[in-house]
Amino acid sequence: MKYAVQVEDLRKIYHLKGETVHALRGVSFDVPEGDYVAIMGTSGSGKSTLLNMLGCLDRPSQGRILLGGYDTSTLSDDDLSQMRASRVGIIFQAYNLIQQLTVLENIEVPLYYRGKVTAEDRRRCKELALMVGLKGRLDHRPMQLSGGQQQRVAVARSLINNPEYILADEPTGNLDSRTTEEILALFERLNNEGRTIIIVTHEDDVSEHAQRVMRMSDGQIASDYKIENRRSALAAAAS
Ligand SMILES: Nc1ncnc2c1ncn2[C@@H]1O[C@H](COP(=O)(O)OP(=O)(O)OP(=O)(O)O)[C@@H](O)[C@H]1O
Repeated sequence: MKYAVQVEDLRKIYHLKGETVHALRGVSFDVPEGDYVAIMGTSGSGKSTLLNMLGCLDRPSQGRILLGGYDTSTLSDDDLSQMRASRVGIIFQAYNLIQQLTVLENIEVPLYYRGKVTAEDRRRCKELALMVGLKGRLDHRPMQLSGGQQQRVAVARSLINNPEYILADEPTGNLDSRTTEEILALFERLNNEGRTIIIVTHEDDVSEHAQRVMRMSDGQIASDYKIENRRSALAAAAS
């Protein structure tokens, strides 16, 4: 089996004003290519900390993360940034678009880390924009778009480098229920096409679209199950 992500005994300790916080206390799991994982858990359980590590935005105190088989723990800061730009597609709750840039230019941004943007890159940006349903909006700026449309731009941007996996941090947290459904349908389509998706969410409705739910508690993984198993367990409990 090929893995998009392998996490081995991940630990993160924060030192704050003489206090030591064990935010991750030995987290291990694998994400096979094509999986769709929802990470849930109470506030303070370590979800954002884990997300930052998976997105190569921060380093663990101990343990390691392999992306597509590459060990990220041995990389320099520059190489880690390069890894983030080329192998991870990140989507945030707040979209994080650049207001001065058009839809197409925002989708292009991750390519700047790689150097020159080619005509073929531009063609792909347009193709992705159309794929996520932004026809007729390519030259608009973020403030001229609805929240759902802005999140579509962020989804297209996350795909431009053909990443190992898509990491989404509460991607529907700012959206109404109809737009949430639209964005989740987009994720489902990407997953059906073979993309690996890891999504952090507080919402049961959102996690139910995933194939697998991992619950975090106090810096550890408290449970990790496939959705089908949970559905049959609930059905058995109800009968
Ligand atoms: N930079 C930091 N410095 C010190 N402590 C931190 C830092 N970041 C997080 N923590 C602590 O680490 C623990 C885990 O925090 P984290 O933000 O990962 O939780 P979370 O599950 O994402 O919570 P939420 O759902 O509220 O976003 C908490 O006790 C938090 O106070």
